[in-house]
Amino acid sequence: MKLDGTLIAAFGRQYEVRTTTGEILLCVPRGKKSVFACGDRVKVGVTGPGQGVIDKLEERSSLLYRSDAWRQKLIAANATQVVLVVATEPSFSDEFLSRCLCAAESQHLKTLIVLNKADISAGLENSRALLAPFAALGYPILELSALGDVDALRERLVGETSLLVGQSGMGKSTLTNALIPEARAQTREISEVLDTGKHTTTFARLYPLPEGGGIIDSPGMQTFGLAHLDAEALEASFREFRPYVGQCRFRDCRHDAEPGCALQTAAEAGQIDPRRLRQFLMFRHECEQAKRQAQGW
Ligand SMILES: Nc1nc2c(ncn2[C@@H]2O[C@H](COP(=O)(O)OP(=O)(O)OP(=O)(O)O)[C@@H](O)[C@H]2O)c(=O)[nH]1
Ligand SMILES: [Zn+2]
Repeated sequence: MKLDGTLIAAFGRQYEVRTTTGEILLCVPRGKKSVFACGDRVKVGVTGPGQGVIDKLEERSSLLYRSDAWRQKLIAANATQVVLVVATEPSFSDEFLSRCLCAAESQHLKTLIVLNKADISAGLENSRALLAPFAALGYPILELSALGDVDALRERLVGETSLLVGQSGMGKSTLTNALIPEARAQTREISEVLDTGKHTTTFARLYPLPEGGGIIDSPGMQTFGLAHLDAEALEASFREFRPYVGQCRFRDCRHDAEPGCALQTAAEAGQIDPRRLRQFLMFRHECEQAKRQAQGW
């Protein structure tokens, strides 16, 4: 018998699948290669009590992943929104934020930036200043405290499948726990099973929201490689570049030091943030380098 289900947790080569009949099955993929991500819709065959095998992967509406020259790491499938969690402390990287936004834009997903730990007022002004260029680009920003009232966030999640991403320690798990009471119990259970005593998120998990939709909590990351995006995709994922793309004097302009570059001109005139243009050039350099490394140059 084949059941339809959603992959709700991915740990190593094992997956938890919630079937449309409400059962939770611990599943392994059929065949050697596991290419599944949290959020995937699958067909499973039941092989024993609480156990199954994944037979088929349904088409994905979106796929978020990070990559370097050698590896791709799937983060989540079928998300409709990316919630980028930053905090007043520890300090966060605006470059990391740009990377996540590129990944989200390249999959045409909605985005929301959450500035967490707003109760720690010492870091507030600094964080707001770091976020100001993103606010100017039209990215919505929500200030809150995961230890306080999270209703404003809850409203933004209804009907969406939201992936929470962020650097380690920004408070993703605390937010998940605030939004989904059962999540707390699960975190505790897992850390008891793994006997780590720590509550650091080590794998992605999808939690359904009582109001409809769901959230995917993912392990905190320190890097977000975009090696899978080529120059054109990167260009398109910097939303403020779009009016200038194709306007440079040279068709094959690298937006670096060419005369008549529309992006450089816009940066000099303050129409786009020079910092974002530098980030673009850096990401593209990384992608090109990754490609060369992958080809063994
Ligand atoms: N003051 C304050 N502390 C918070 C808030 N949210 C989270 N914290 C604290 O920040 C620390 C990190 O929170 P976590 O939820 O574990 O962070 P995380 O992003 O899930 O971290 P990883 O699991 O490493 O990815 C914990 O000590 C939390 O109690 C907040 O709104 N205010
Ligand atoms: Zn140019």
